[in-house]
Amino acid sequence: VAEGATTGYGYGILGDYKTLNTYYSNGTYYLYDVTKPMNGVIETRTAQNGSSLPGSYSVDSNNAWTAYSQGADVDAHYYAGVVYDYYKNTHNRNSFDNNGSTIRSTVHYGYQYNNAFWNGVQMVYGDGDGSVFAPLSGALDVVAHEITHAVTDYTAGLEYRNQPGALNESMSDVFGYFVEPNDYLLGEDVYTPGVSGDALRSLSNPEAYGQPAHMNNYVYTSEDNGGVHINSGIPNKAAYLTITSIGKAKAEKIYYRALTVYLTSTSDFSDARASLLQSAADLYGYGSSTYNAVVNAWNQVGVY
Ligand SMILES: Cc1cc(C(=O)NCC(F)(F)F)no1
Ligand SMILES: [Ca+2]
Ligand SMILES: [Zn+2]
Repeated sequence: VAEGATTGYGYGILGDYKTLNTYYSNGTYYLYDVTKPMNGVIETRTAQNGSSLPGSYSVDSNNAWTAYSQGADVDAHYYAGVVYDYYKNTHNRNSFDNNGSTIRSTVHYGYQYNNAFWNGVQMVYGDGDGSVFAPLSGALDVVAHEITHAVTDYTAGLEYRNQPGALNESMSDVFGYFVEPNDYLLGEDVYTPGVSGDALRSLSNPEAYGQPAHMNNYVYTSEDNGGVHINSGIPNKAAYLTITSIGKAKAEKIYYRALTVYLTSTSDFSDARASLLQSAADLYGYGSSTYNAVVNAWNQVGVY
């Protein structure tokens, strides 16, 4: 009859076994994780292929979340926990607002919806059409990308258009790497399930997916809020060059400090260079090898 925190298990969309922090109440198990510090809650819901949010809690009768249709729910819930832990353990940030706000995800949004987004309040994931995308919560870097949009909104507040918007997108891709550092690709686990080796974007080789990697090739367009998903290739390349020269541990400290201390809603690429240099100076010293590596990275992408 007890009510409270339980541990379940299930399979993600790729058939991978994972344990889950769930909640039991009155004969039903919920994807509701109460294990995080300072009452930070993680909850996962389903839109049941409709488009009304937040939808109803994902529930199960026996805490074994093993149905194919539950894979997206399992992954959204588990990966949100991984991203929570990353920000808390690496940057001592308690949820996206640093105040323990509930991380709410809704899966099975829309019909064969090939995207995922942060709507200002929560994460939303489509199931994909099975050709372009598998269910999008099945990629840890995608989940980290979306939750980082929330972090950005509560910190720098980068406007979602033109250069600030491309920086906003880049921060989400870069922290997607920091959370899932096994490759420089984004979305590879859910992008084109029938094709191996490809991805939505690449930090190391933005051009491979039609993105510029140098300011000379900045795309001036009115599409996609001024090409925010295209022009992110330029700061993404600078991040890749920085990471490969100073290492992940230093890079993530510099990026987190720039995002939370120096960047503002209208920061452009040049402001990003300055913010990262200031952060490198603060943490590792003006003129240090770390500082100079950041100078070189942004020089190589033509941003001064
Ligand atoms: C073009 C285009 C790219 C994206 C994108 O990045 N979506 C977030 C992700 F998590 F699904 F990747 N949306 O429109
Ligand atoms: Ca990846
Ligand atoms: Zn994004």
